[in-house]
Amino acid sequence: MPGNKRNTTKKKSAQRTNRLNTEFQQLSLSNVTEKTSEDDLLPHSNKYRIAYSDRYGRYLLAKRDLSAGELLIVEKALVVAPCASGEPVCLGCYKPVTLTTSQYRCPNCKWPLCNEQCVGIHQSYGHTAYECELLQRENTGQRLHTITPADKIKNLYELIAIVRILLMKLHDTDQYKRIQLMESHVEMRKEQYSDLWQYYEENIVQELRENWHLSNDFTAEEIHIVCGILDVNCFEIGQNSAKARALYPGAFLLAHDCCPNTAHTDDPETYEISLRVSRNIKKNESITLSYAYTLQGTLKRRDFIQKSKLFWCCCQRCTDPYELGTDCSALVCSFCQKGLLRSSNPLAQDAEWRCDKCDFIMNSQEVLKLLDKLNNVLDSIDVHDVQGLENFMKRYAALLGSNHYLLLYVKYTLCQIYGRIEGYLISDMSFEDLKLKEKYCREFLQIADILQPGLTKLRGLIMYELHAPIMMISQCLWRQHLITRKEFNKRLREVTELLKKSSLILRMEPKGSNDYQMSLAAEEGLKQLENNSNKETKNKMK
Ligand SMILES: C[S@@+](CC[C@H](N)C(=O)[O-])C[C@H]1O[C@@H](n2cnc3c(N)ncnc32)[C@H](O)[C@@H]1O
Repeated sequence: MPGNKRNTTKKKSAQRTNRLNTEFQQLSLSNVTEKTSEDDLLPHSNKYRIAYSDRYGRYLLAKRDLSAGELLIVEKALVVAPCASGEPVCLGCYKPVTLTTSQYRCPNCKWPLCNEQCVGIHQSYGHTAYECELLQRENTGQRLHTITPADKIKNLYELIAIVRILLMKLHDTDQYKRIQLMESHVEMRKEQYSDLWQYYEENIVQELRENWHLSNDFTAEEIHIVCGILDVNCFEIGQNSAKARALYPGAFLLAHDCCPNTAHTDDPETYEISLRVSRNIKKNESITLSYAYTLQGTLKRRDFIQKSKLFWCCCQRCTDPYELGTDCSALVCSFCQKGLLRSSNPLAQDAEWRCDKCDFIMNSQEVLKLLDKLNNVLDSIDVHDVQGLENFMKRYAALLGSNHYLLLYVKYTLCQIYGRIEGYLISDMSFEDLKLKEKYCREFLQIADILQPGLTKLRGLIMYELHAPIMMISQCLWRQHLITRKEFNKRLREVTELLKKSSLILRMEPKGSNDYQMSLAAEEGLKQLENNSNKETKNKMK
């Protein structure tokens, strides 16, 4: 694949950024002082310790070498609540609901719930009696069903997490105190982010203190702090169509990196988080996770991190215009149509983008405009619309580098639906379509190997997807005597390897999740392969 072949200049660039990054890490490590008692936040561990640097604040450092797959943290949530995106969900279990009259609603507060048997009713991680009483008192359930603009509905859902934490101040002070140990960046928000501050002041603080009559219980500052804590520390969680956000007592301490060394998953029933080492970590290396979607380009990723977590990421990937060799932000030069455009300085959001073959330059605003436009086009395509997704690939290949993150997203989506939806079931797929699924899976896996290396769910899922077309294609070629026995066996060995790795990775996902189910399917596939091979040996011996 052209985009993945790194020429010497790119290699030099990667080496340069590697060196810079090591120097940066040494610098920040030399600043380390112990500030917080570990016992306040996390139980004692022989795997990590809490360190402090001026740059990261508190963060976790490896106490010893850690191996991929090691479990680091398993803990219960301090609070679980609907996401700030405002999509209507059940207040008990976070599965999608509608705001139509046929939707089941809580008989008291009238907020939609999935049904009267929802497991989250009267649970600390769901719809509690205290919350129900407050929502009922303020008649918010009725309002939710009568207000029209989508942003007002969003505001009401956004308030739930904030209200749940504030109610802890009155009913669960220990839990409230633990949450108060988290960073809110409240001063920075007030002084340097006036738009953000104003948004919360009008939509949350005034709403709760004036319209919800909570001014005697909570000061404006207390509410702003809770808003900040949620923005900075919450995890987006949810399995099997549920979507929620949650705060965890220790996991929030991990520093961010756009190519992290841990992976995490949440239990669909208990919302417990499990954080594992995804690739080997050296003693004294910082333990990191990604606060942003890793399959996004640097310009957008850094912008997201800065707006939500209030810092500019300067990790190795952000520093490198080639994004660790993936080149997943590069655009095709619209002038010479031969070269690729990349940021001349990825750590400066407004740096120009330059072509590597001609003098063409694009300013970063134009790049952002183009990315937003294409993103909107992509958003308008249904994720099951094979034709629509394929057309997007064809249409925008002239603008986007072959590994561009928007194309990667399309490839990933296609890999998942080829073989699964009507008209594209694996047994009905044409040889060409099977080849295409194999190609996209391989291309995607090459990038995932760099951006989410090691034991990560993304790799596990795509390896599972990849095994099927290789198997089908090999059988077809073998039946038609187009490949030798040796070649067929080689391909079977690859299929076996893929299934083994995929099952190893996905077995770490919580039981009851779709991903765990896939690990079982991978194991089943392995058994079948073994049975077939045993049968063949027996036949040969006859
Ligand atoms: C979820 S908190 C992590 C814990 C936090 N350091 C503390 O002391 O509470 C996220 C905050 O940590 C800091 N941080 C985390 N990763 C960072 C990074 N890679 N570069 C700079 N600051 C980082 C930022 O202040 C960010 O808003």
